[in-house]
Formats: sequence, structure tokens, C-alpha cells
Amino acid sequence: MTSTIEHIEVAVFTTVAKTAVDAHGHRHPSPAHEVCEALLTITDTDGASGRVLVQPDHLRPTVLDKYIRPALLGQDPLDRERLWTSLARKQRGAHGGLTDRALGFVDLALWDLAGHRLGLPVWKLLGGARDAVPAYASTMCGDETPGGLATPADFAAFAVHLVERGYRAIKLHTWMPPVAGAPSVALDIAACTAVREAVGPGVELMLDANHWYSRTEALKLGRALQELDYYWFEEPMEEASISSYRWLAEQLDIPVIGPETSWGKNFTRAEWVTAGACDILRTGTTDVGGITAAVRTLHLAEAFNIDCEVHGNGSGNLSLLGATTNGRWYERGLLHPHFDFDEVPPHLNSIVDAIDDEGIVRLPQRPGLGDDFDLDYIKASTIN
Ligand SMILES: O=C(O)[C@H](O)[C@@H](O)[C@@H](O)C(=O)NO
Ligand SMILES: [Mg+2]
Repeated sequence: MTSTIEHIEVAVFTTVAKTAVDAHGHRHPSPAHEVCEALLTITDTDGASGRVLVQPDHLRPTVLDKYIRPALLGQDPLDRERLWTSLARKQRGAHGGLTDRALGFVDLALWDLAGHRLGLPVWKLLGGARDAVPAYASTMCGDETPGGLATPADFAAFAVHLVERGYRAIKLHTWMPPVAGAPSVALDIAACTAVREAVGPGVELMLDANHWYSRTEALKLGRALQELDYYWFEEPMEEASISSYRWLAEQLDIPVIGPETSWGKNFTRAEWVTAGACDILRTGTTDVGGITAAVRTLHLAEAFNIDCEVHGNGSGNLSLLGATTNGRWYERGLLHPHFDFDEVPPHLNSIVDAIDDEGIVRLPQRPGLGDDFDLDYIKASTIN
């Protein structure tokens, strides 16, 4: 008898965070404070469950009742392709109510459930292209915090620390509004110069800049990065303007990478590639609609002989890197001198992406995506 999906629940629970987002959604260190997180659990009639941390506002009760449950309840949880397509086709009629991010969360939970049912890590189900991946250090955005990331010298000092920690690549997020004086091409160039001078030529460096520079500002910044031998240039302009990225990529030698945030799943990524708007493609499980869609973008990039770098940390993106070698790095972050990324939050028993002295992350051996949830803590802290 085939097992079918029987329960789909989102538990909103309280936990402790030591970062917070600013008015523009960029994350910075903050004093410990209580926050609400949410855990999506999909359970089948055999009692197997798939779980993933989600952003509650993307999986509100109305989204679950109107789209997710009608499409999934009673279905075979292993039929991810069929279920993903069924949900993706509901997006048009949902008129923005069913986001790519929501699709991604559901897909991740189904992959986690499959891993638990089969007793295998998801990266093994994806083909086991590798069992370890080098991490790059992805910094938080610049700030105004003394000894934080307030000056080019702060970025340089933090970069030296990150290299001593074992990282062989570092991506800067420089100063962005609402930080005073941001955005500033000159300040970005000063920070990138200071970091290159501090770590020397042997470390790969990348810049993820203010997302709304003009073409001419992005060109000036890109040309400076070329002189500093940076490895890639990320999101300096509004990503909805594919033609701007095509123009920029044609003007620069440094690889332009994207898109990170564009809606449209693997379809938009195909347009960026065929438009010549990027030299390195970008994907991510929460950006494109889950692992099912992200694997499509990895294979698309491979067919054009271009790398496809995975956006973001976490078990889903780490598992995805087991499906490919044309994504060269795991984005570990966001990091900051005043934030301990390795500290285990109360709702976990351990983190999924520890690095060794060489900056390497071993893919998890636990079944499923590999998250080590403290389910007793989550149950005791659930508020809905
Ligand atoms: O919320 C965001 O914009 C992302 O977290 C971003 O800060 C960071 O993850 C990124 O851009 N990485 O490439
Ligand atoms: Mg980015």
C-alpha cells in the first residue's frame, strides 16, 4: 500500500536570536532577543516526516489551506516532480499569493521526508557528486559599529581573521542604506582594496554590492574590482533589469554573477543565461522554488559550461551542492566580528555546516537534509 501525505503543519515557535534585520532587510548583530521561527512538517501515513525551517509569512494558514494542502494531502510524498509542477502551476492563479519561496519550503520538506523514509542524506539522493565542499565567508553588510564593519580597516582586519579561521574565499557585503553615507562606490572600492591588501593574492574575493547602483556606477566599481583581481561581482543593480546586466557583463572581464532574488524559478535563470546577463549563474533553494527547481538551474548552467553558485547557507543549499560540482562554494554566513556563527541556537542540537581548519564543510551524514532539530524544545516553545 503506497504511503500518502496525511498531515501538513507549520509550528510557530519562539527561540533566541543574536542578529536582526535593518529597515532594508540586511542582517546585523544584535543583543540576544526572542524571535518567532516556524517549522514546516509534512507527515505521511507511514509516520515518516519531512521538516524544514520556514519564514512564517510565506506559509501563512491561508496559503496552506488554499494551495498547499489541496495539492498535497492524499498524494504520494515521493512524487516530488509531479507535486512541484502541480504547485508551480497554481502560482499564476494565486496572483502573488503563492511565492517561489513557499514552493521552495514545501519542496525541501518533501526531500527531507524522502531522505528519512530511505534512510539516506538528500545529497546522496541527488547523486553524491561530492561529500564535502569549500565554504566562502559571506560577511554581513557594512555598519556603523565601532570595531564591527564600520570602516575599510574593519573589513581588512575581519578578512585576516577569516583567513586564519581557514576560509580560502571571502565575499564582502559593503555598506547599504539605511547605513549613513551608503551606498558609496568610493567606500566600496576602499573596502575591497583594504581587504585585498590585507589578505594578499592567494585568497578569492567577491563583492556583493548595493543592489541599486546605476550602470555607470556599477561599471566604475566593476573596473576597480578587476584591478584588484576579484573573483566575481554580485548584484550591483536591480536584478529585474536583465538588459543592464547584459550591458555590464559585456563591459567587464570580472565575472558577473546572478540572479539571486528574481522571481520566476529556473525559467528566469534560463533567460539570464541566454541573454548573456551573467558569466556565473546563481541559484538557491529558497530563491528558485526548492531543490527540484535548483537542480534544473544547475543542469542548465552545466549545459552552457558556466558555473552556478548556490545562494545562502542552510541544510537545503548544502545538500544541493551534493548534486553538482559546477557550484564551487558553500556560502557560509552571514558573518561578523561581533557574531558567533558557530553558536548552536536553542532549537538545534548541532549546526549542519561546521567547517574544518581548511574551510571545508562536510555534507551531513544524517538522513534527510541533515538538520539536527531539538524537537522537544520546539514543541515546548510552540505558540500557535
Ligand atoms: O537577505 C538578503 O539579501 C541575503 O541574505 C543577503 O544578505 C545575502 O544572503 C546575500 O546576498 N548573499 O549572496
Ligand atoms: Mg547576494
